[in-house]
Amino acid sequence: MTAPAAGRSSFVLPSSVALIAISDCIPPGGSRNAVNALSTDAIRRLYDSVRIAIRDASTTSIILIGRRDGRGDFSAGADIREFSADDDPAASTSTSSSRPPTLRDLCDLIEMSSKPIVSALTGMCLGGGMELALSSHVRVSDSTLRYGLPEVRIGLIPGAGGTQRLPRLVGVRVALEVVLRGGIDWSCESGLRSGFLDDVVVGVVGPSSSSPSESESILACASRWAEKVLPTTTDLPTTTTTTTTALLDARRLRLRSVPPDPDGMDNEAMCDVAMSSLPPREMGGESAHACLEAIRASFRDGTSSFDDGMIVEGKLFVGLLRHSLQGRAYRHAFFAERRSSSSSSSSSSSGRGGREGYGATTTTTTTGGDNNDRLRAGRGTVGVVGAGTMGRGIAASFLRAGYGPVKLVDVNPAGLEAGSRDVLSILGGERDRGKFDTSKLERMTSNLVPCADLSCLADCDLVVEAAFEDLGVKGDIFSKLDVIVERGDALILSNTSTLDVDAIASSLSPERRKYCAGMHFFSPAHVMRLVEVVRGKETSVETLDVIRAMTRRIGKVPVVVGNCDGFVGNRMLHPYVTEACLLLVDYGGGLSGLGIGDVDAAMGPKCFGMAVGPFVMSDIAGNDIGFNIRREKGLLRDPKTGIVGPNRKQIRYTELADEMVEKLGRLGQKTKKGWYDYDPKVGKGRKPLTSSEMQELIDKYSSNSPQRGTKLGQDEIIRRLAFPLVNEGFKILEEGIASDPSDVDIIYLYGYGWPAWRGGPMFWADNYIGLPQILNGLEKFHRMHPNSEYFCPSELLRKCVDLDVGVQEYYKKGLATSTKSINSKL
Ligand SMILES: C/C=C/C(=O)SCCNC(=O)CCNC(=O)[C@H](O)C(C)(C)COP(=O)(O)OP(=O)(O)OC[C@H]1O[C@@H](n2cnc3c(N)ncnc32)[C@H](O)[C@@H]1OP(=O)(O)O
Repeated sequence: MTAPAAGRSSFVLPSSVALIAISDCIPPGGSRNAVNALSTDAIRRLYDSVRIAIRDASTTSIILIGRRDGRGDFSAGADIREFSADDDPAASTSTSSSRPPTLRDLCDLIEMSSKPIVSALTGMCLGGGMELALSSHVRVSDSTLRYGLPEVRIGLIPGAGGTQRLPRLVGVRVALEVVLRGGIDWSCESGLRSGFLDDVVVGVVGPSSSSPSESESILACASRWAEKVLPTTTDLPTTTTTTTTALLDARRLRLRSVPPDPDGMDNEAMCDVAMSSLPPREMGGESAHACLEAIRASFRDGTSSFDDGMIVEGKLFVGLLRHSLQGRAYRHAFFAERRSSSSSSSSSSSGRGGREGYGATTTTTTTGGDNNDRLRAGRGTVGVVGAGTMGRGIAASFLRAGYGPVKLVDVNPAGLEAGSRDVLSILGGERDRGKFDTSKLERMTSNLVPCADLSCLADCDLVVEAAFEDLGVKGDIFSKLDVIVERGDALILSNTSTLDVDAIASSLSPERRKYCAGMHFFSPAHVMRLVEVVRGKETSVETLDVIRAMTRRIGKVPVVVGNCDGFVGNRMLHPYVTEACLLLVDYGGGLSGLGIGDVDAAMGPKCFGMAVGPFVMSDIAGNDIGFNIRREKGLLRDPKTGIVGPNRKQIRYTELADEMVEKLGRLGQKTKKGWYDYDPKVGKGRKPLTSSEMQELIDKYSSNSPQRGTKLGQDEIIRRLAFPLVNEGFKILEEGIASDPSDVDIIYLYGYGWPAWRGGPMFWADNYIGLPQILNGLEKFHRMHPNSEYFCPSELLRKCVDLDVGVQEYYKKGLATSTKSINSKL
């Protein structure tokens, strides 16, 4: 088999070398083709191609490559879509001849091939893709390579020999890091250092290159290595089957034993150290613990054979695939994220911005072309109005993605100066942490343009307003932008977290409103990955698509939501924090009563698994935010007249949090006191400390409660807080504010610290608790507290229970008929 010339040079592959491109084996259709995801069908085709090449008498060696032209991805691993509960495509130990070959079979075929097989690695080489490479006799790459074993992140372990071959090749220390971290950021430099790679072309020169300045195509390099492993008969006239086998045996990792650590640490002790930093099994750590167990099996007692280790790996893989709910949750999150980001029209593209990441696009040519195309491609002049905390993070996010110039506007000179300084310090810190190099930082720095006046935004392609959260202020800014911004098709977006996007858009002239939407970032905006894209009633589909694409470009996850009070995330949070406060009033007080710390402990990282409990979260965000929202909603008591707000009647309410803010000035971490006290000398001023003042306040408010002084179990606290949050999620779906339960999950996973292994609130309700239990719980709470509307079960929840389907399934089956869907026009 002869391959045509390929790669970046005019190199011609010798006719005795068989070139097998993984992309040729991928069945047509679907965007996952671009990453060469290995479905059962693809594995079968690849297996057949390798077997034919091995049997072909005219072939002396084989090169395995991602694409024939030497570009693109090698492979992102097994096709995750096939990992339903009943499949075990990688780890099957059955020897039935009727079953299709598995990834393990393919790896065995490659490793035991009688002809040398060289993997030529470019782009992504992940999971099963990396396991194919580990089975090959030689691995070469170019500088585009990103390799890794990310299975732990989707609740699995490498199941095609990765946990057995990698430690044999690079030692336990490196193997633990690659497998347990599951990073996909390992580059060719680290590959050469660790011994994973034999050679690297272009830019980085491997140990074998004859001339350090020479750069060759990946194919030429692979071909050179193919000849080197097994010298031809002309080079070595006495070559026999025995010497051939011996030469290949030296490169078959199954025949090696795991090497001792170069720093002299005992391999077992190294695993013990690694284990101490894993999350507990029951708190999202099932797959990490299984990874560790499999790696231990590669060397245990120094006597383990490769086959023994493979049995351990296989059992662990299948066990996780079949029984781990955490794993299903992780995989649900993987696909939910991609679903929420995907474009609604086939003509547009999300640009795979997640991959391109920091500073990917630097061209700033703005002549001609459509504004939307330019913004999608990561180019264009961006205006950010307001140099406060949010504006700074937003400006940094656009700069680091290559947009520019980015004009940061603030009418307050001191605020503008501090804001600009902060943006540069955010980016400088990222450069220091190795996220990009100094030349990129310099380009970003020169692209930041501080402005004292809105008039500088005339030539903007996009403006994101991040001013004070007040409809009057925003309306004023938007009507000025309407006059100032010259492009009629410029996007004009608001970072509002609570206000009515349609009311804001009404300050623009009618023909501009289709270019207006909400772009709700989460604080700190340069860190948090979630963006709620709020669709106003006049926002066009095209505008939503461009915002989605831009959001991915800046490395974030967009979720399109409808326009309502609090949108999705904050609306669901309202019952959660309200109930947390009411629990203190009902059950707190006295020495033994429920305390602030008890509620946070139940919801926090060591129990339910939220990043922080509700009271710490509120102290971080600022308790004045909730206070102002309650004021807007007409819930506060008038301090002068003592008359309670008009909307308070008929609802279960406590003034505990109002008094804490208004009378005690406990605004949270920023005032060093909130639900907790904060001491600048303890934990950098961020460690929550019990407050006697708050204890007194709870004593006062709980004095009339019949349950005063009672402790509540952690499970009960979780039910009381999380069930109404889920219920609100159902109401949001019912109203068409979110178009799919997985969108709600993504918002909570990326914006509110919901534990990934619980898959988001809707996945949790469906799979961890069960909808009948959620309904029963809500009905019970509603009977106890008829004035708490958020306990009243949603109609959609009742419908799912009646039909005996989960909410995810209800949507998958197309049973959702909401006519109000935000996506009804998409
Ligand atoms: C025994 C062996 C076990 C295994 O091998 S388990 C699998 C191990 N591999 C992984 O976990 C890798 C998962 N994939 C990723 O992390 C990312 O993706 C990439 C880094 C490869 C690419 O990221 P980006 O450039 O941002 O693109 P994108 O939107 O994430 O992916 C493009 C399309 O490719 C699909 N896809 C990616 N990897 C897989 C896969 N392994 N199986 C099935 N589909 C995959 C996505 O879903 C999406 O598709 P859509 O455009 O339709 O949403």
